[in-house]
Amino acid sequence: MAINAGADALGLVARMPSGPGPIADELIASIAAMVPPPVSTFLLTSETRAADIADHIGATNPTTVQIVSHIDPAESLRLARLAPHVRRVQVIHVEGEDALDLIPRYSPHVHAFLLDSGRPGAVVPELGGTGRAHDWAISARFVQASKRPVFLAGGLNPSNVGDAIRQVRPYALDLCSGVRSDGVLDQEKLASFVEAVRIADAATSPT
Ligand SMILES: O=C(O)c1ccccc1N[C@@H]1O[C@H](COP(=O)(O)O)[C@@H](O)[C@H]1O
Repeated sequence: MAINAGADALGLVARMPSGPGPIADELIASIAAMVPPPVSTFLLTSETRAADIADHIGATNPTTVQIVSHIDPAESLRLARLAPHVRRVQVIHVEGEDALDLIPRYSPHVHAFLLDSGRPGAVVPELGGTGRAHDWAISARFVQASKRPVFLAGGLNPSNVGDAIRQVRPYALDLCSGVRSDGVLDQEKLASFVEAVRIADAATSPT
């Protein structure tokens, strides 16, 4: 459904401490194997050590790994050496201006950033899929400061995505809760979201 609606990538959520979307690694591997080549497959991993992330990649074979924890940048460097064939996207949970300090720590080792609204330090860590937006003013500053492409995520839905694009000007968008009903992907919400993105894109793209 997401590919038919025009998605460029599918997020495949592996085991997580919380959130609505985890599926088994075996299912992730079989989806990654059948997705047509123009569409990217993003493995969302909560692993934090390079060796464990590389094993997770090996078990599932995605085109891209989305690292949803703020891992030690030394592990980020190690992963770049262990898995140079896979695109690496580092998630930054925007809880305040400190998020900007993380740009130079990860930039040398990753292909892109993804800004989300988790609370990694919560008693039960939230690493995404929260349905909450964060402070887009900080995200806009992050986009301006980063030499790497920046995805925006966190509470995006058909009603707010136009404002998000206008304020933040991200490279791309990622979402989960905002296009689901009763936990399942909702075709109407998906179509409304894609249409809202198309309108905002047309209004903000240089002519
Ligand atoms: O969807 C999940 O269950 C999930 C769990 C843990 C980490 C990430 C998860 N999903 C990703 O979270 C963001 C934003 O989600 P939402 O739109 O705020 O619900 C998105 O990148 C999902 O792929």
